Amino acid sequence: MVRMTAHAYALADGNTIPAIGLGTYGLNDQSGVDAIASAIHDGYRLIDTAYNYGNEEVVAEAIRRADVDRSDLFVTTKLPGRHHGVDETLASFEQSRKRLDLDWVDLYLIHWPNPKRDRYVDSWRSMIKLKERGVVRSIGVSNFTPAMLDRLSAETGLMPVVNQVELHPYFPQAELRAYHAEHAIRTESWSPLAKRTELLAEPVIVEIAERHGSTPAQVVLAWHLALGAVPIPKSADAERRRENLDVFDLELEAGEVEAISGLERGRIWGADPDTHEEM
Ligand SMILES: NC(=O)C1=CN([C@@H]2O[C@H](COP(=O)(O)OP(=O)(O)OC[C@H]3O[C@@H](n4cnc5c(N)ncnc54)[C@H](OP(=O)(O)O)[C@@H]3O)[C@@H](O)[C@H]2O)C=CC1
Ligand SMILES: O=C(O)C(=O)[C@@H](O)C(O)C(=O)CO
Repeated sequence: MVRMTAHAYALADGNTIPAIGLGTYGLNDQSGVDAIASAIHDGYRLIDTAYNYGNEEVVAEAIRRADVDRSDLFVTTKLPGRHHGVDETLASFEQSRKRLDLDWVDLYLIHWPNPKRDRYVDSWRSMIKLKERGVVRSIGVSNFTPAMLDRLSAETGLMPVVNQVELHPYFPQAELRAYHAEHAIRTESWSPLAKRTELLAEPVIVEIAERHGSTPAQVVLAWHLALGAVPIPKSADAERRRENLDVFDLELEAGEVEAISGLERGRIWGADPDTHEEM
C-alpha cells in the first residue's frame, strides 16, 4: 500500500522520507555547491550523496548556505564497498558525518552488497549501532536482492527500511517492488530518468506528456510516484531541477502507468548486484 502525506512517506521505523529527492552524483566543486544550494532554495528536501561521490563537503557547504532548518532536510549518504566490515563501517561513517558537517545523517545506506567480499552483514550490524546511538535516523541498503534482504533480517532481526535500486521505465523491477511492499521497505529509484539516454524521446512518453501538457521527464517522475517509489533525479540545471520537482499535480491513468512500464528492456549499464563489486 502506498501511504503518502504532504509529498512524503512514513518509513517502517516511524521516520518520514520526502517523496522525491535530488541526486548529486557528478555535482562537485563550486558549481555543485551552487546547484545543491539552489535546489534546496527551490524546495528539494532530500539530498542523496555517497562517500564515493567525493562531494560530501560540497553538500555540507550547500546546506550551510541554504536558509532551511536542518531538521527540515533529509540527507542520505552511503557506505563504500571497500569499507565493509564492523569497525570499517563505524570509521567510514564518522568520516562521512564529519565531511557532511552534520550531527546526524537521516538515511545511511550500504551502497552495494559486494557479495564476493561477503561482509555486508557485519556492516549492517554496525549500522544498527549507529542508529541506536542516534547519529543515523534511518538505515537502509542499496542494490540489494530479496535473498540478501532476507539474510540481513534473519541474521540481525532488523530489515532495512529503504532499498535504493536502479529503477526507471526500461527497468521497472516489478518483482523486487512486490517484495519491498511485503516487507515494508520503501523503494528509492536511482537513475530514475535512465540517465536521460533516449528514454525521454520514447513515443509513448512523449505522447502522454503532450496529453497532460507536461514534459517527458515529468511523466517519468510521475510514473515513479504512481509506483510509490522515491525518485532522486540529478540535474545540474536549475530549470530542469524545478521541472523535476513540479510533478505532484500530474496524475497518470492506470493505463498510462502500464504503457510506460511496457518499455521494459533491462538495466542501463549492466551492474548486477549479484556480481558487481563496488570499490
Ligand atoms: N545507489 C546507487 O548505486 C546509485 C545511485 N545513484 C543516485 O541517483 C541519482 C540520479 O541518477 P543519475 O545516474 O544521475 O541519472 P538520472 O536518471 O537522474 O539522469 C540524470 C541525467 O538526466 C538529465 N536530466 C535531468 N533532468 C532532466 C530533465 N528534466 N529533462 C531532460 N534531462 C534531464 C541530466 O542532465 P543535466 O544535469 O544536464 O540536467 C543528466 O544527464 C544520482 O545522482 C545518485 O545520487 C545513481 C546511480 C547508482
Ligand atoms: O551511486 C552511483 O551513482 C554510482 O554510479 C555507483 O553505482 C558507482 O559509483 C559505481 O558503481 C561505480 O562502480
